[in-house]
Amino acid sequence: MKLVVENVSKSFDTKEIIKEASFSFERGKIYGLLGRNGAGKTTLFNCISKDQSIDAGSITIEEEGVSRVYLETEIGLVQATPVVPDFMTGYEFIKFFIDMNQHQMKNIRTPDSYLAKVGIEKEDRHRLLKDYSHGMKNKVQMIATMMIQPPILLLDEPLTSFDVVAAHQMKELILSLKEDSVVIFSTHILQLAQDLCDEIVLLHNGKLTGIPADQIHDESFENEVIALLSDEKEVDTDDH
Ligand SMILES: Nc1ncnc2c1ncn2[C@@H]1O[C@H](COP(=O)(O)OP(=O)(O)OP(=O)(O)O)[C@@H](O)[C@H]1O
Repeated sequence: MKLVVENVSKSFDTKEIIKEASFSFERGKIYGLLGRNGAGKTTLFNCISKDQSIDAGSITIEEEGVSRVYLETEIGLVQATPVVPDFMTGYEFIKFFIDMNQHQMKNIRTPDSYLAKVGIEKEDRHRLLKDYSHGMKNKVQMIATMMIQPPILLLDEPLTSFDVVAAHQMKELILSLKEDSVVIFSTHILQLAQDLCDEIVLLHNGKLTGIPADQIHDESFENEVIALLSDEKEVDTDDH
């Protein structure tokens, strides 16, 4: 199974953010999406999740050579800023999420078991989400998305708010899901991308470009990425 982005363009007003970008993301691999601030990573995720429409091109799932449109429920998007209902407790939210999505879940477990998996302590599980820390809200959002095991999992800057132990647990969780899913996460942390990814994809000047897997662990990798993402047009011309 592949997620195929083909000649996708997306503008806001007159500003073209994504310009005829194409890339095929395969199941069983974790992709790290790197790009400069404002490059369009979140926009691309919103287009894949159908939260935003695309102006041109297509995004499809390809199975055994046959392309098809997909449902929004096939995409799990974990946003960089957690979006959880303030008026529910962590326990109530996870229970609600299970009730809503049980038809597409395998091996359903108890809310306590899911919350324990991301390190939400027993004494916190029945507190309102509005009183959770940013990292705790992120954990709840992450497990709510992951427990459905969507075939396409999009993680927008995950792990940045997690403590070292939680980040380690989340990495393990992401790795455990890759066999059955296409996993794409955006990050500015090169080390994280190198640790976790099978492939790195750059979003630069509106285009998607893959960096071959065998180059990710080269000593020169960081300098290569910096060079690729640096815009030579930005050379200071004040002297003229
Ligand atoms: N709803 C919107 N309306 C207008 N412009 C938008 C909208 N959403 C995003 N943009 C613009 O699109 C560009 C890409 O934004 P986006 O958030 O996708 O970048 P990003 O690569 O995720 O950035 P960062 O790494 O800083 O989080 C930016 O110039 C942003 O201002």
